[in-house]
Amino acid sequence: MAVGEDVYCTVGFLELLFFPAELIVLQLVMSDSYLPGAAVLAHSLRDAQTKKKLAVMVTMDSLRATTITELKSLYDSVLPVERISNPNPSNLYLMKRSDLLFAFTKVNLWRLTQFRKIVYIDADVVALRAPDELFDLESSFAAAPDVGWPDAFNSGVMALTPHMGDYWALKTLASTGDSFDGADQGLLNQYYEHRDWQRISFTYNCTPSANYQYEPAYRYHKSKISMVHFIGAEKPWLTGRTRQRTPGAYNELLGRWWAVYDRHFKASTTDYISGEYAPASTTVQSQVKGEAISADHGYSHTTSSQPMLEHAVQPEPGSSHMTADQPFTDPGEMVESIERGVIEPTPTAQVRRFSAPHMEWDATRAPPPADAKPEAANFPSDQYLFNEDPNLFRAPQSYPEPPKDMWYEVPKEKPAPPEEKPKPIFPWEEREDRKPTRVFAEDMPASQPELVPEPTPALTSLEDEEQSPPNTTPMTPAANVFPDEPFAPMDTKNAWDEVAGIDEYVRALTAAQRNRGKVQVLHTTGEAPTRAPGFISKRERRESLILTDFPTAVERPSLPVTPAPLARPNFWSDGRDEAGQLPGAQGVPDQADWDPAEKLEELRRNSLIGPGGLKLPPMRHPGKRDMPPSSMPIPEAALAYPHVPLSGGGSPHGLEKHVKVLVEPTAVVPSASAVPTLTMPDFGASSTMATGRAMENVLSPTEHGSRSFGENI
Ligand SMILES: O=c1ccn([C@@H]2O[C@H](COP(=O)(O)OP(=O)(O)O[C@H]3O[C@H](CO)[C@@H](O)[C@H](O)[C@H]3O)[C@@H](O)[C@H]2O)c(=O)[nH]1
Ligand SMILES: [Mn+2]
Repeated sequence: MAVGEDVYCTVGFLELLFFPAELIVLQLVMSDSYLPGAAVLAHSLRDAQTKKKLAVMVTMDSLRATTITELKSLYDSVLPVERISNPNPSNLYLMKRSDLLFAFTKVNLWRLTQFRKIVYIDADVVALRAPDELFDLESSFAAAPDVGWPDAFNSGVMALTPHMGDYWALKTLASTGDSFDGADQGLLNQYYEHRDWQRISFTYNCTPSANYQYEPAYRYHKSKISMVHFIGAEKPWLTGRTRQRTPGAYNELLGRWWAVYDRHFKASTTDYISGEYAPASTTVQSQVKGEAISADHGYSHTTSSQPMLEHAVQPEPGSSHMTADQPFTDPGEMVESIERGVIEPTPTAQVRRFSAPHMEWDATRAPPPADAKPEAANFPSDQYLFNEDPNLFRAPQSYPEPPKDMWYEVPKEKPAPPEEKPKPIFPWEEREDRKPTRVFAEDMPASQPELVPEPTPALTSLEDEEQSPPNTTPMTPAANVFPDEPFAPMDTKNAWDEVAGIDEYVRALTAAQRNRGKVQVLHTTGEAPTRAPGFISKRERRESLILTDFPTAVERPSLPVTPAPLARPNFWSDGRDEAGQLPGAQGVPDQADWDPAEKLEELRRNSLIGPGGLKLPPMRHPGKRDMPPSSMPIPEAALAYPHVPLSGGGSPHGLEKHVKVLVEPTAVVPSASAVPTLTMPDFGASSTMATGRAMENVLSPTEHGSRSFGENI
């Protein structure tokens, strides 16, 4: 084929067919299954005496060697091309044509610049006359309207001038998968939508349709039809010969395809019976439903229940024909058909049946004969052609505009929902002028002293305690007395701490117990690992006075209680009203009436260590106790604490409890769970606040924990 020729071209998908000539008709074949279509098209053009050359584009890697050989015998030129797939084939499913995944391969037409003009024709087209005049079109692109969407063209028949600019543009578009039908027709229509293209008559690409207007229009125009195109998944050779009883455009046009097929590929009955029919190849027939021919030229298809009826008469071009492929259920009907000449009578001669080729040698018994054919003798041979284009590639002057609607819209950020106020927990949080806040230990400013972790307490006897270093339990550091923030750490001082002689009293008490030999002292061992701000060294500390003996109910002395604190300004209500004041507990004296010295004296008198030695005073109900009037000045630290009566209806359990510890005659260490946790009912200060530092050390470790919590709220 010479450079600058025109060509009819066809593409058999997975078998592509082309036709080259002075100009060229091209077809595309990409699959073996389209071979019958490509073969019928080539013959139909030749039968119609086209002056043009015929070429077929093929995708070599998807075709059998026999298919290529067949195409070579049918076409002037076989042009291998690369397969182009659609990276985004979802739209193909809209057409239910997933088999068209490689339809973009058609784009290769535009790079065949060795041809002046190409008329491309699908492999499922049959020509009724040769449309050579299409090569004279001025326009660089021409196509006929599509029957489904007439504003669009059908890409089954196109007259085009190859151009590398268009090729690269289409290739780029194809690589994005931008096609409304997922295949070449969508892609090409989108490309030519805003370009000049020439619309040619529907008679060049007549697609049978069931549209209501089709039949009358078909009758009117049928003499002018150049080419018939069997669009859709059902191709004539795939459905086989079906009995066409109802006349109509579709069946008439289908008959035209079968007429060409039969003319070139179907053996006549006479040939068949005489055995003279010896086609060069049966490749085409093997791809036609119901037409496969066995190696010894006997029809081997099994679709017919009456294989002898299968050799139909050669139908006239254009007439619908009937073959033995369609079983007759009624014998009368069959005879009638024979009489009318619709079918031929069943041959009575014995037909040769298929027999497998005999073995040349028995591989189980002997080595291969020395003169045997080489094993690869029948292997298919693939031919690859070099690009014959003598021109160097020159980049096109301009590329098409990139698609405009290819951005990703970042979803707009939703406005953040308004911050929700924490639910009020404490009554004062419901008040408008006080904003609810939560403060956690880790949020505390750096200046706030940290608690040193409590070392593990260990049990020793009091004797041991004397040799061992004093209690290392860290003391809660003193903090500002009542800062504005109600949950700031609290000072642990209280009234008893300030009373001169309290230490002496407690020590005496301990000594009394020691004499009895039954008191265990719980103290902590080991150094605290770090010295936090406010840490008090062992020497600065009081000795450990943690006792774990508890007195029995009989031994328990009744003691005076710590007084209720003075009303503290700036806590509940900034001193402006009295609403926030808790009522004083029953039996708890007012701070104003509190005389620590006197109380200590009373304590001495009532408890075990008096001049008279150990005595156990009878129990007295705290509520019935007389509260002595206070004459002594109140220690400042005591005023710092809101007095909160201990739970239990105002009974002075705190102090009583500590005394219990001191007088318990048996050494019993309460388990952590058995030790009550004394928690203030208001903002968490523990009972130890009301019992003084000396007494504080008498608390169990659990109680210490509770205190720590209260301070750290
Ligand atoms: O497996 C395949 C599939 C397709 N083809 C070739 O590609 C052409 C197009 O496929 P076809 O089955 O004929 O498609 P149509 O049913 O005709 O569908 C329409 O839609 C297709 C996709 O847009 C267009 O290619 C057609 O021109 C258009 O008529 C065929 O004719 C063949 O030449 C193969 O060789 N092997
Ligand atoms: Mn087609």
